[in-house]
Amino acid sequence: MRAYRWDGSSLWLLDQRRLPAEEVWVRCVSAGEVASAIRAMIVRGAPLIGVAAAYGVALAAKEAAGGPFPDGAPAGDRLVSSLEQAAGTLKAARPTAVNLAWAVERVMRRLREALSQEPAGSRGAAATAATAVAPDALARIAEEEARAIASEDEASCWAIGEAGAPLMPEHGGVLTHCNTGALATAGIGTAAGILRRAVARGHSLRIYATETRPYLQGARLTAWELIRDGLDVTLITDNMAGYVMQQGFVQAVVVGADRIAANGDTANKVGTYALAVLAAAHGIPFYVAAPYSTVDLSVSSGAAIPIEERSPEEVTHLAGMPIAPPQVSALHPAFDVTPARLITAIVTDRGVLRPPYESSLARAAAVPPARPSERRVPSS
Ligand SMILES: CSC[C@H]1O[C@H](OP(=O)(O)O)[C@H](O)[C@@H]1O
Repeated sequence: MRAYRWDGSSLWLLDQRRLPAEEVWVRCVSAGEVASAIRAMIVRGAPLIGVAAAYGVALAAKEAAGGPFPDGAPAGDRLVSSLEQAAGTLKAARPTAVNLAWAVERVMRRLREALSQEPAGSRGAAATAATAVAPDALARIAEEEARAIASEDEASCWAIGEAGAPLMPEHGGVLTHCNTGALATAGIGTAAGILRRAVARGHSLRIYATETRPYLQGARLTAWELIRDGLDVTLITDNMAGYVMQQGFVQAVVVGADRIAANGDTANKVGTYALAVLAAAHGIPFYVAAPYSTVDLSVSSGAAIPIEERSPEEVTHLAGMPIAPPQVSALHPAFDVTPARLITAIVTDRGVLRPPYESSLARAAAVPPARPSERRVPSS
């Protein structure tokens, strides 16, 4: 299954707000439309919003290459500024998942190289260089890089799945939060990829999916995509997590990540921190699964990770219907931070990393990423 499609001139996104009831595809033909789709969570999931934003840059390059410049400014100058502006709009769409900015900057680096451009400060040189670049060359470069990012993420999911599967119980319950599967990545998923590969390798798992209020990624997305693959999924409300652990139903917890700080503190969907505290209280291993592109060594600890605040209406309303009095105020941090001390291991495409994370994360930076040739046909 894929939640995105690139047809050479448009990015099609499966509208995840409509799942599981309807499979509706939304067409994006500009960077602005991709940014709006990311902000509205039509597309979501740290790795997948990075892929979408990368194609958003490709759309901006296509638009700039073919775009008339009505104000008569030199084409090169307008081209450079329109690309930088599109990149800024995409990066601003959501603040927490580092994959978004990482992917946009990776494509922009390729374009700046092509334009032999210094950062925006020396636009004059870039403008000159820009006029020397064939109009559609930039779009081709951007599209090639976006495709590479998607392909590497697919391979990364497979590598994470293979590395994490042995950590799962041979027979037992595993709890997961939010959605970390094919609807959040370009492959089989991160935490969900571990679940898929473990089951494919013969583990008998009962998966406890938390509904994940308020956006309900667990109920609407994880249950939907894993049941389609024949996995044994039990949906629980978020406040049942303590119960299933206390009853001994859960032998491991595995979740995704949106940004991992240099010391291993991890931002993930709100509610993850509570699950980590509960797992520690019950002596249950707590695993984080993420591609290395989710690691942000420039952030020393979780305290510095920006936490997205979303509309309170996503808390006070369900499917557009009010579930609270209009006068009530509501808090909606979309993520929280789990301290490294509560994380048993971080499963990445560069191996299973264990504490002390400062050194294991830094060492992994030198490990080459999973290569697309290493991926196999998903088991499902
Ligand atoms: C493959 S990990 C995806 C990660 O992103 C989700 O956040 P959102 O649904 O708001 O994009 C959640 O934190 C997942 O763990």
